[in-house]
Amino acid sequence: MPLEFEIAPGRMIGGDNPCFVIAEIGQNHQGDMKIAKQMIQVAKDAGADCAKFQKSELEYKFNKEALIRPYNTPNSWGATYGEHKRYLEFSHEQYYELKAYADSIGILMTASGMDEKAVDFLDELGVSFLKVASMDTNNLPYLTHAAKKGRPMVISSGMQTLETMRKVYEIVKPVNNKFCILQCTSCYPLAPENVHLNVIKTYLKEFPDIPIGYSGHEQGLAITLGAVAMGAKVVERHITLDKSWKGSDHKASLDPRELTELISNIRVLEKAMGSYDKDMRQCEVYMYEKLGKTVVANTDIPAGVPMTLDMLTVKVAEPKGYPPELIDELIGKKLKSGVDSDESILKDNIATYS
Ligand SMILES: CC(=O)N[C@H](C=O)[C@@H](O)[C@H](O)[C@H](O)COP(=O)(O)O
Ligand SMILES: C=C(OP(=O)(O)O)C(=O)O
Repeated sequence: MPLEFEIAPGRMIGGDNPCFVIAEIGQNHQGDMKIAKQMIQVAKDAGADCAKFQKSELEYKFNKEALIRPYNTPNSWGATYGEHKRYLEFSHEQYYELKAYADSIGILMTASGMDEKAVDFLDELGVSFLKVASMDTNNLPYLTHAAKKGRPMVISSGMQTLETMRKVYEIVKPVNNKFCILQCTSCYPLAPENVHLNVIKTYLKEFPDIPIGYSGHEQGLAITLGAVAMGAKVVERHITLDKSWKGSDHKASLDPRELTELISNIRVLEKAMGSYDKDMRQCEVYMYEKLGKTVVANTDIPAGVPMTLDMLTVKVAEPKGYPPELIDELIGKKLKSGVDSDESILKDNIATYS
């Protein structure tokens, strides 16, 4: 199976393709369409590949008791959790408007469909790929339902175990092979010791034929850049217009300047990843010529005398001569013509040098 696939028309992910960056607006729009559009623009301006929302059909995502439970926190937009979520939920018409806006400015837009009805709606809306949010990753009927839409899938893995992720892979793979898995820890904000970037290595080993990515809820840029250096091919971060705003996710979000910086640093990092082979690079030749060291005589060495290590030393020398990493091979060999102390040992002056 190929390690790459087309997540949106003309945009491949995985393999050597650039890391796909999802700017997660989530519910940081405060229920306000104007802010939501501004945030799509921020994602576009920063160079993100996609702006993302969270779509729920509340009666399908929550049971009645969950909707009427009191939600009395500084981040709540209603007395019950249902009222709070309803306040933050955009209607279908508003989603069409947001999608048209994203299309008009030239950025992909999608959402995590947080229940099967929401997935049906996103499919109708024509998003290019479906995001599976962490709390649906172990929702096996949902996974099959979403996979059957035939759209590429980005599946997050907060709150899950490796055993569950193996199951997810086995369920999705035969139905829809265009999917990737993101390492994620569902804490807001996420402390560094809870990130576990090494899970990316575990996933790369466990699931070698799909792209692996990272969905981060930490503060700052370093950890996400580390994830990219470890092989994350999709990265998702929350964004906000103001970290001090009311809402559960603002503090774990990037502001527009940070998002721009993250993406430009990802692009630098990608250039820097380079080859798996270690070799002297063309750009190092100048330095090698100037300061690369050479074997030189530590004493006068007459022709025909077998050399010992104490007759040799290593210096920056003119002319450049025998490479120091092969100094052991000179032991016991003879020179064709004698050299004075401090002179370079040249390869073609070694009697038995082949
Ligand atoms: C696990 C999950 O859904 N996580 C989402 C994505 O990261 C979050 O944005 C939540 O929707 C948000 O933290 C919920 O906050 P409240 O409960 O205040 O609406
Ligand atoms: C909860 C979400 O993301 P994650 O699981 O990656 O944190 C989401 O996409 O709505």
